[in-house]
Amino acid sequence: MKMYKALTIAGSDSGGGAGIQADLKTFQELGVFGMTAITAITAQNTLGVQGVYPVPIEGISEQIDSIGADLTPDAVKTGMLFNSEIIKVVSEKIKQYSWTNLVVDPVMIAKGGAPLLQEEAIDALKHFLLPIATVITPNIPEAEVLSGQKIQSINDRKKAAEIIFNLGAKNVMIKGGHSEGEAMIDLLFDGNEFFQFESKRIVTKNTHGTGCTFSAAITAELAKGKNIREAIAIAKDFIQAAIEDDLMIGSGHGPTNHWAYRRKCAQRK
Ligand SMILES: Nc1ncnc2c1ncn2[C@@H]1O[C@H](COP(=O)(O)OP(=O)(O)O)[C@@H](O)[C@H]1O
Ligand SMILES: Cc1ncc(COP(=O)(O)O)c(N)n1
Repeated sequence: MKMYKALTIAGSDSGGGAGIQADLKTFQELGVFGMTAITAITAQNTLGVQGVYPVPIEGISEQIDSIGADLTPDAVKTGMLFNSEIIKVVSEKIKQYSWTNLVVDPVMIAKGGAPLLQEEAIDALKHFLLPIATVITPNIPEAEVLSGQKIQSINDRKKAAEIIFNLGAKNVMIKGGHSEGEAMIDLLFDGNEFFQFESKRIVTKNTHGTGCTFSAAITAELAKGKNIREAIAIAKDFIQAAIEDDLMIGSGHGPTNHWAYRRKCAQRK
């Protein structure tokens, strides 16, 4: 049996809802073998982030080298990268191993407001990581930072997507979680056309790790050989199920339910 492999280079969330933990659960549910290079350890739960401990730079490059020496991934995603030094080493290593299918989730701020990327790192993100990204998946505030544009309407999102595309990412997916209205629209720009992925907005406070889960699902599907539009369509279906069928864990912003998609697929049969 051919086993596809995906690597996540991201931060650890002790609460299990976001970061590396969300990525691995998503890879597993989508039938892809998950591997990790941890960039930072966070002490975190559904109430917020209590501490951030970046992994020493040698420890990050060595984790990536261990994978590069033995286990070539079919797709790679980046999540929390915390500072410019980490961004530089991660992009150098991805280039060194010529890994393709790179999903960049430009994680900047946790739902509770804690910074997961230092401000000094924004330039490094634009300069080193965007040019090698197959797709970048900012939420609206992240797209505002990357494009320098205020985003209110879908047209504003389109303009921001064009600006971010011109920074070098092959595809730009601006997510709609931070917008308003009944429809939840995620917007993709591939350099030629815009595509909208639409679902019904679910009213819930349990959205911890939605961005991580969504980008991990895109990564898993790219690893299996899907094209970007197919991968996003499945990821959207996956995250919708995971938010809809929530778990009610913790007393703050609870995690999504990574098992829900499996159940949704079984019910469709
Ligand atoms: N309340 C919601 N109902 C349905 N889908 C949602 C909801 N909130 C977020 N999503 C979906 O979750 C994914 C992550 O979006 P978003 O919350 O914007 O990212 P982030 O976690 O990076 O802030 C997107 O596909 C978005 O459409
Ligand atoms: C370690 C880590 N990485 C990323 C996020 C962002 O989570 P979200 O997917 O809710 O934006 C997080 N809270 N913690």
